[in-house]
Amino acid sequence: MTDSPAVWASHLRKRYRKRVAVDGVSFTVARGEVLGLLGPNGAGKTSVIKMMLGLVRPDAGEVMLLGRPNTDPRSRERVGYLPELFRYQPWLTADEVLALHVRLAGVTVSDRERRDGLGLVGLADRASDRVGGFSKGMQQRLGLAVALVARPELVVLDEPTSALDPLGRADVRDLLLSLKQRRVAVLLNSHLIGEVERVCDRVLILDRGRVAASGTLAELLGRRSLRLRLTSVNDEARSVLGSFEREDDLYTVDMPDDVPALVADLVEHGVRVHAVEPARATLEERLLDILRTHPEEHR
Ligand SMILES: Nc1ncnc2c1ncn2[C@@H]1O[C@H](COP(=O)(O)OP(=O)(O)OP(=O)(O)O)[C@@H](O)[C@H]1O
Repeated sequence: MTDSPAVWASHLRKRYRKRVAVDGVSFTVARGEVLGLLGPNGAGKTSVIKMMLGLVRPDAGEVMLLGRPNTDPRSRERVGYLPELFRYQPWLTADEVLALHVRLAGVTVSDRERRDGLGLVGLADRASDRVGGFSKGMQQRLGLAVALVARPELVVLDEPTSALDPLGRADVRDLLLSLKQRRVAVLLNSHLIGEVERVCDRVLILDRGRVAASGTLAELLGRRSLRLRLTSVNDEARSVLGSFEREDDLYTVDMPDDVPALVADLVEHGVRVHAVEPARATLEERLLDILRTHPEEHR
């Protein structure tokens, strides 16, 4: 069963009254893979997550979690979940909240592991404080500890950093990378595109309930290119550059195998090289492009 993908979701569909929220969404998350879920408000991301976890019944479609149908309660034993909207019992301490979730998960987790779990999210010194007095960001950190405490093989995080400060966000990025190293699969729903770009292996973009695009970052962002600021460019130098796009003294070429060799060649031909930098569309540019310009083409 450890060979089966962490998530296999096929043709999920959900309608709320007349509104189709999710319309034929299929995807997989491999073991040890971080999949980013992106899309505008109301695209259906949370609905997909809830159907996946059996919290909302789909009108159509199937989901396998860690090799078992998600209708089998055992499929969820090794799944950690941080919901988008969460509220813990304000009268419990952080450690009591963790202990409660360990009990609900039916696993054995030592006191030491629970303490380490709180340490991992920066709450080591707040273990015996009541959650009612926690800030939003601290509650979100606790939510992450809850999602991770039962040693899950799949972690589903719905907007895990919306309330976190920049340092907290960086911590979560490190946390995600360490999960990946331990072959834990992660599904990350986040509006923070930079965050998705930094940690995700693959991205699934939803728009109006459908998959607008999906793939690895390399597939979505295309080839890398090189931007050079050049003056005194003669015909010979132009043939050294090969095919290029030009805007004033800014030349863009496909990324060559050997950048120093290209620069040396240009200099040899009398070109003055003022700046050289790699360039590639950011995920944000690509996302906006997909959602704005060609909404139908990618379906
Ligand atoms: N319980 C519900 N009852 C009625 N409509 C719902 C319900 N849950 C979601 N919807 C509708 O389904 C659509 C998708 O909502 P969903 O919450 O899945 O989007 P989302 O991509 O997660 O959005 P956001 O980025 O704003 O969190 C929306 O039009 C929403 O109004």
